[in-house]
Amino acid sequence: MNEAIRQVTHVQNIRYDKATERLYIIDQTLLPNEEKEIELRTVEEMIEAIKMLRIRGAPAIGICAGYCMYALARDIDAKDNEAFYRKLQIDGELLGAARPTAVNLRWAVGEMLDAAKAHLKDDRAELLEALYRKAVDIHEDDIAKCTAISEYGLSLLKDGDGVLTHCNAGPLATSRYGTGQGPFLLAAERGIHIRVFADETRPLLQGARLTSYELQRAGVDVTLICDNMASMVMKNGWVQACFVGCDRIAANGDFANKIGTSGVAILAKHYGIPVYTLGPTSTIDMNCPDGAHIPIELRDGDEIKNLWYEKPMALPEVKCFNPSFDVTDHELLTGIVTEKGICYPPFTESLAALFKDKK
Ligand SMILES: CSC[C@H]1O[C@H](OP(=O)(O)O)[C@H](O)[C@@H]1O
Repeated sequence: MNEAIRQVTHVQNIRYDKATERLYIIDQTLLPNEEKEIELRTVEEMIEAIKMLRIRGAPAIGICAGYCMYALARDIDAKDNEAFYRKLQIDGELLGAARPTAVNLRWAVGEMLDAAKAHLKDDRAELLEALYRKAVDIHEDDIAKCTAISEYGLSLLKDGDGVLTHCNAGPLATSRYGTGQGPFLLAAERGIHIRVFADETRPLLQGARLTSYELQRAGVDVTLICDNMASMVMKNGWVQACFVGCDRIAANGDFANKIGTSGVAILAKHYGIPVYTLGPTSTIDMNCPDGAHIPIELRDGDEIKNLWYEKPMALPEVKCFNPSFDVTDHELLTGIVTEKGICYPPFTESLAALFKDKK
């Protein structure tokens, strides 16, 4: 494999060093200007890193949460495993509340607590080893899922296609290859030419700072556009599909993704362009009946007014509305690409079929 592509697809966005028992992440708020690892030691540092998007992207947040729960468990001083479990639950509640929309965060915390509960009769060392194995399983499982998602996504494209994407759903947001952008990296590995139009994605610019950074380094033909240029790109006939990630998929196929995604889907519907969301089944919340029930994170207005300006705008008093996500109605969606295959409407049935064997 081309080394430049490998450095992108196999990025170490989250790294648990078992020899030193230390957890590291790449601080994504510094990208693309600086690629710097930071260590996460305390629950406060972990929550801050998730809240401030130093680690971000639904699957990556879930993977990080797995290692965080293991690292926190190692620091728990408890007279017996029942007391240990109660303390780990408290840490899990704090961590799980760091960001409300991406279901992967609470899913991973729950998986780790279930693993702890299953080993309460073991001695502490065995319990901790089981937790470490579970964190590694979550990570390795995501690598396998994203690889499969990227294969299914690539099956929808042909050489020379143009695709518009929004926000960042590449390796930095996941584990390997990614979801929304995974097919583009797989295509690059195989010499398939896909032309990608990446929305810069205001206000935190995940598309400009991360997607164009990843794709350009991998040699993918990527064009960075402002969010308000998507309509013209579609009208010009430059894209044959839209691929986006997801943070939570409801049981009827409505899904939450970065703010602006629903606008992309509405534009695509107008121009007759198919829209796919790509994500692992851990992002599907079958307990959430529709998009109206997905909690949407509201963020600080300074991210709009001041974050990327040479100097803060002289608008200290102006009100801001800064939802981090919006919900795309399932009627606007062509398909949902998961590691188990591509789901098509009616999504209530096709999504339920993914879980029919779940005990
Ligand atoms: C592969 S999930 C990526 C998903 O997460 C992003 O949100 P954020 O950057 O706030 O974590 C965005 O919604 C992406 O589509």
